Parts: sequence; structure tokens; C-alpha cells
Amino acid sequence: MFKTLDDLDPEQCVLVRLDLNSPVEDGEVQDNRRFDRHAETVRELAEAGHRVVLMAHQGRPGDDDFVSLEQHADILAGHIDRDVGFVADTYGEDAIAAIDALEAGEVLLLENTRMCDEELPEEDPEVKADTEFVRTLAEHVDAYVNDAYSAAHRSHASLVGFPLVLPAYAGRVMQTEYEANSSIATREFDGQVTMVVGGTKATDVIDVMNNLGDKVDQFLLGGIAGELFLRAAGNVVGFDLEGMDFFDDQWEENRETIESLLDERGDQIKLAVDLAYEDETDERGEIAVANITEKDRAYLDVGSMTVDEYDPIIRDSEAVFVKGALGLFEDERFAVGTTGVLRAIAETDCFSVVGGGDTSRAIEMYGMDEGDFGHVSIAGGAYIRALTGAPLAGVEALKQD
Ligand SMILES: Nc1ncnc2c1ncn2[C@@H]1O[C@H](COP(=O)(O)OP(=O)(O)O)[C@@H](O)[C@H]1O
Ligand SMILES: O=C(OP(=O)(O)O)[C@H](O)COP(=O)(O)O
Repeated sequence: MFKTLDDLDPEQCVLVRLDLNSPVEDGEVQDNRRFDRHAETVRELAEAGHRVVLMAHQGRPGDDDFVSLEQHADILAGHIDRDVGFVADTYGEDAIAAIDALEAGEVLLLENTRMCDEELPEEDPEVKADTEFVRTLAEHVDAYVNDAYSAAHRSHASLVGFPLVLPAYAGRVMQTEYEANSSIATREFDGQVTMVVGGTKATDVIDVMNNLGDKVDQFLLGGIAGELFLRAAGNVVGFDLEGMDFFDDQWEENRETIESLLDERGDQIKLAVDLAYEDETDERGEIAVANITEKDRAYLDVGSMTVDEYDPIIRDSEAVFVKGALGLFEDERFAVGTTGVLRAIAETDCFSVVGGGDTSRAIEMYGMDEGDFGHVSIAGGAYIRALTGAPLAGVEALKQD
């Protein structure tokens, strides 16, 4: 297991990796729950009198959201109620001068780690530990903290290199995310374990079913992925209509796997019994799956009868895990499925974990209280890997002595 902030010596200069990767709209970085969550770790370190050097990434080179972290420093400052200095340098002279000038309790954010050539190529931790980036920064700090659970599936220098050359600790976000997201693989539950799976990617659902089929009693399906399973069950849904490219490619690639999963695990898999669409007057319309006879419209949510079927299953569960939305919840007309299952979870005292960047956004959007859920993950790719029991490079590197 890894060490945590409880094991950190006093008065250290600590290099902390956060994941502040955020949506960027018209060049403006959008505040989001990643800032709020990481603020806890940063505040704790600063209040304890450590000198706090923060590293994070934003976007990927070539993409529109690949921007400087200058705005991130201001947003974070608002969440920790203290100044966050910013230096437009990753490990050059300016960065080193700013680190060496830090006083106890001060916080400094370095420039986007992905502006450093040695950060990105996925390589072994030993290779990353031997980069100039890692070697240079390591000489100017005493310890390394990784709080970037949501980026921990990447074998990048700032995530896997430093733990090999510095005393390394997990931050509070890393600790909480790791415990909650690994629980489906590591914990024993006495009662029923239910998993709500939707979203756009069939492979996510397939991976989850293949890896957790023996741990999960019921899979409740929805979203694009759910429609592909309905298609495999012989229904006239899950086809691309004009201008769509959600279904047919995924169908070609995953048809056999989906069919055999339905065959082998049919008793555990619940499919939507009705679906919702946009009718001629732009209102929400619903139709029973059994009554769909033509490929003539796109379905954007599961229907109300489906929610009525899923609701009692959730309420009877001891643990519920959510991956992926059951519909296009960003449009209020098609949020019934996603909010329906989330409300059922919130109203019961089952152990619950909600993950996937998009899905967890629904909690905020529809005014639900995060405190009514066991854990709401800020991770997407790392969450799905953790659920399926795959190791995360950044977590494994932290576990080394
Ligand atoms: N029937 C549907 N049609 C169009 N989009 C859908 C449908 N069902 C779900 N979605 C979309 O899927 C997205 C979530 O997909 P996914 O990538 O699995 O989620 P996450 O980010 O939670 O991991 C949501 O933003 C939602 O709008
Ligand atoms: O936002 C992230 O992942 P996510 O989109 O899976 O939540 C992480 O910061 C990882 O970013 P990357 O997918 O560009 O390596």
C-alpha cells in the first residue's frame, strides 16, 4: 500500500501532482469539481507549513484545450483562500528560482507539464525517472505527492517518474478515489450488488461485464451501449440514422461479444423496456421497445417504465456502482433515466460510487447533493480501469518503497 500525507515529515518542500485538466471554452478555463477536490490536499499541506509546488497538465499538444495553467492558478486560489503563485516554466531556471524562493505555507503552480517534451510519451517508470525534467525538479524538493488519481492510468513523467527518486505519498484525492473505486473488486458485500451502465462506449460496458460478472448481481443498462444490447436481443434499435455514427461501427466490432454476453449472462442483464425520443412537437415521446417495428428515429433516453423497473432493484441493493449515463441528460427532456437512477441511489443508504466525468456532472446539474452518494469520482478513464481491476501506472509507482 502507499504512504499518505499522515506519513509526511514536517516542513518539507513538496512537489504535488494534481489533475486540473478542465473544459476550456473560447480560451477560458472552466472551474469544475477537480479544483474543489484538490483544494483539500493543497490546503492541508499549506496549513501544515510545507512549501507546496504544484504540477498539473491541461489538454494535449495540438488540441484547442492545450493551454497555459495561468488561469488554473487563479481558480485554485479561489478554492483554497490563499495565493497561488504561477511560473510559466516547467523545470527551467525560472521554475527553479521560484521553487527555491518559496516560504513555509506558500503555494506555487508550475506550467503545464505537457509543455515539457519528456512528459508525454508513455514509457516505463525507470525511463521517466531518468529524464532531465524529473532529475532537475527532484533536486529542489524533499518529497513527492501524487493526488492526480484521474490521470494515474498514464505512464507520464510527472506521474510515474518522481516516485522512484523521491519519498512518495498519496494525496487526499488519490487516497479517497483509490479506496472507493477499487471497492467493487476488493470488498465483499453481503447483499445485492448492482451496476448501472450506460454512456456511449460499448467496450466500457463489455469490459465491466467481463471483469465483474461474478461480483455484480444485476447490470442495469441504458445509453448508446444499452441500445446495442437491445439490438443484439433482436430489437429494431441501435442503428445509425442519417448523419449519426454512434452505433454501426461499434456493432461491427462488438456484435459477437455482446451476443455471447447476453447468452451467458442474460439473467444478470436488465435492458430498457421503453425508450424516449423527440416527437414532432419537440416534446419527449416514449415508446415500449416491444412496439418498435421500424428504424425511423433516434432514441435519446430510457423510458419511464424502465426507470420504474430499475428503481426497486436499486433500492434493494447493498451496493450500487454507476458508469455512464442512461440518456442524453444534458438535455432536460432526456434526463429522466439518468436522474431517475441517481435519485433512487441518493434516497437509499446503500454504498454507492458514481463515476465518469460526464455522468457525475448530472448530479450537479440536477441539484442533487453529492453527500447522498458514497463517492462521486472525478475520474473517467482511470475510473473504468479501476472498476475492471486493471492496475493504474501512477498508483503502482506510488506503492513502491
Ligand atoms: N441515447 C443517447 N444518445 C445520445 N447520447 C447519449 C445517449 N445516452 C447517453 N448519452 C451520452 O453519453 C454521455 C456519457 O457517456 P460516457 O462517455 O460513458 O460517460 P462518462 O463520461 O460518464 O464516462 C453523456 O454525456 C450522454 O449525453
Ligand atoms: O481528464 C482526464 O481523463 P478523463 O477524460 O478520462 O477524465 C485526465 O486528465 C487524463 O487526461 P488525458 O486523457 O489527456 O491523458
